[in-house]
Amino acid sequence: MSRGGEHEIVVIEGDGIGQEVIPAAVAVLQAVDEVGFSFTEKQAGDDTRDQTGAALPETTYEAAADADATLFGAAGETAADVILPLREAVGSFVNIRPARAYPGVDALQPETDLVFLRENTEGVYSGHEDRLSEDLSTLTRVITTSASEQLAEYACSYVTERSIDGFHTVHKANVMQETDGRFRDAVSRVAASNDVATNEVLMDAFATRVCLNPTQFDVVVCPNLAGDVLSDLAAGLVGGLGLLPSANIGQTNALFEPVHGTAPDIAGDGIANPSASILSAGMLLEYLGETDAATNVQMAVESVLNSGPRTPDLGGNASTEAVVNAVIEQLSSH
Ligand SMILES: NC(=O)c1ccc[n+]([C@@H]2O[C@H](COP(=O)([O-])OP(=O)(O)OC[C@H]3O[C@@H](n4cnc5c(N)ncnc54)[C@H](O)[C@@H]3O)[C@@H](O)[C@H]2O)c1
Ligand SMILES: CC(C)[C@H](C(=O)O)[C@@H](O)C(=O)O
Repeated sequence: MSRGGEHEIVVIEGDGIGQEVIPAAVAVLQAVDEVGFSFTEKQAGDDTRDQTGAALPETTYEAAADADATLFGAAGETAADVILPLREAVGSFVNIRPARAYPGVDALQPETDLVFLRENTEGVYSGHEDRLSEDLSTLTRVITTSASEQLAEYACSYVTERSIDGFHTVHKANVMQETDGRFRDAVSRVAASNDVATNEVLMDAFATRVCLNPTQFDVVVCPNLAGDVLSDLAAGLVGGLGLLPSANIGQTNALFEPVHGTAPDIAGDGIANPSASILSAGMLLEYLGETDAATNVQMAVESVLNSGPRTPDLGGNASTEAVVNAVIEQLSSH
């Protein structure tokens, strides 16, 4: 914490509904009376590229690297050029993606309560793509023991601190024997040395099993791309992408973002579901050690999801603004 006891938060709305849901999350943080913030707005994304020539200006990267925490919305076609470096800027090695069903919200699987711990630096995201000929393009998939162990150490602390009985490791080491084999072995070695129970599930089997019965899983540790795809799948089980927050945790810094993108089909209509972004702000509060405030924000969102108003993605007809006002009203009634 710095600047007169206030938490310094960098805010990057990005494109599309990022410009609607991030102001909503900031309004909720501002309504948390017991915690002081200073907000610094920074630019990134398609609009920024069109205006400045760079999707992620150096000043935005540096601000995220220096802030206590960053809140990010979404970027459009420049997403990979924005969010991947931003995750790197905060030194993030794990992306925490909770996928929960909420009372009052129609869900394919109303008992879902999962947390994905996604490796956040490598796999197919390392950027080694090459066009070798007119017919041939290649991608190098990078898996290191060190990144896999770092994720596993985090997973062990995560389940131990919460008294959770171990975790599942998702991989596809039957095919990617060298890379996912390395990941699987590193994770199980670290779990064993921490006395944490693990079960392995092949990625394809996990996809089926989680749809049929998500309650057989709790914490799910996975390589980067698997975590991306499977968390979106889990969003489908709980009622949609408007409900999934995430936290990119680094050694000294962190970045919080909804799992969803810019939602071009509804951008500008004022009806985006702000829950994922407000819940991301709740994870930011927890990360900053403001646990009471984090719980209050989480409870306020849950209460509004239960009683309404709800945005159209959840079957309602409320605006983003109406939902945010209801969340703030809930917060102030505590
Ligand atoms: N982290 C990021 O910046 C990020 C993540 C994913 C996608 N993207 C980008 O976003 C753009 C659109 O991608 P997409 O359409 O595949 O995914 P998307 O997440 O933007 O939208 C998928 C569907 O979910 C709905 N949806 C998503 N968030 C919602 C919300 N908060 N409230 C209500 N409905 C919501 C959308 O309306 C759409 O029907 C692409 O350019 C993609 O690259 C960026
Ligand atoms: C846009 C893309 C780089 C990003 C990812 O794959 O991590 C997105 O899908 C996400 O889930 O945040």
